Amino acid sequence: MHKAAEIDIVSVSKVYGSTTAVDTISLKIPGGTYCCLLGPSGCGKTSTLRMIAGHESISSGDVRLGNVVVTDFPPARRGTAMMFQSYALFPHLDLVDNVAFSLKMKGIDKDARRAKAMDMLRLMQLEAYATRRPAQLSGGQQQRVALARALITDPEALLLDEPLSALDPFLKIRMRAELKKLQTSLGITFVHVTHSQEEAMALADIIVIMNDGRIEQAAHPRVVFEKPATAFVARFMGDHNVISGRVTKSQGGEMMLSVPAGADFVATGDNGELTDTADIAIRTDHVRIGPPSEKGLGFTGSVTNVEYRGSSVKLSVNGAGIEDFTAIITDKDFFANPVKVGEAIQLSWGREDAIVLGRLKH
Ligand SMILES: Nc1ncnc2c1ncn2[C@@H]1O[C@H](COP(=O)(O)OP(=O)(O)OP(=O)(O)O)[C@@H](O)[C@H]1O
Repeated sequence: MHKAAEIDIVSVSKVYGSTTAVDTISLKIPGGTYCCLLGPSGCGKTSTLRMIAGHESISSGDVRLGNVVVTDFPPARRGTAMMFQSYALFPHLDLVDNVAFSLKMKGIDKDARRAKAMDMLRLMQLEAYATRRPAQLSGGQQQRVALARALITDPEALLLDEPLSALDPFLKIRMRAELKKLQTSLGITFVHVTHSQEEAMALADIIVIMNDGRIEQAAHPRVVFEKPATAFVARFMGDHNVISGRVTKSQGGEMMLSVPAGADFVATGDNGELTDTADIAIRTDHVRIGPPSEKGLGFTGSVTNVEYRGSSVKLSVNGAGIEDFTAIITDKDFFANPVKVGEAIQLSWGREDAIVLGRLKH
């Protein structure tokens, strides 16, 4: 049975020359969690993963695994294993020797390491291919060999750097489900770096959204989607309208957001500290056509684009001070009352659907 290590990242930074790739991040990943590090290219995901693995030195701060500070440990002493994007399989070795490789490095005798390698190949349903070389396998099979090879040391945490990026879209979705199943059955901590919002949403217990070397939000996917902490998160996850404006409080204590040249919006939320300017997020699928209900919110604008998507229709609308506002309307609602480009329409949403977004302090 594998142990699952809690990973504790404490004020960790990574500096390469004049570039700060990771800027004082702190994060606790409970043992047995599937954690996805998500963010745009260059935001520091891979550097963070490599510092957990010990493949990259830590410029400042500490990494703890379980209760052990591993900051200065070499990779093999950390209880972690890493699966690389390219799989890094040895082309001239068969699958058994590929999988057994790290046990050979540890000086474990041939029979014992081959027996363990066969166990791992069985776990990955690859025992029938044991004598093949990597080039004689499909992409999905190669990925399973790389997983077997990473898991043979019984790691407490598996670190995966874009593990699905080499696969075609169909296989990607299948292997994604297999990764999740594997993590659940092993019960160990997985940390998985990805560019893909969809992949992170599908897999993670915790999504960590990074931007410019910092963590914008770390939470369950549903929390990230329903309560994005910052404008960056709302925009990056997509499916949200983000509106900037000036904040005031009404006499009743409600927060009002005035957009330039536009109407006042009322917003709810408790993210961060409010300054005199703020952003609010409104989910595109929570917007409907029609006037606001008594307690609802909305504006009048002009339709600039209509896009049919099968089960839904995407409308783009410009209003006073608001550009390119998106509403996703079900096909049924849309075709009951179709609208055309150029038409003036009212859009509305519930008061609870306007989320005030926080800002990271710099
Ligand atoms: N060895 C290095 N030397 C100098 N700068 C580096 C090095 N490795 C990474 N960087 C820089 O650090 C920043 C973060 O890189 P990192 O690879 O961690 O980002 P990432 O989020 O994983 O990006 P990607 O998704 O493109 O792999 C980038 O600006 C990158 O150019």
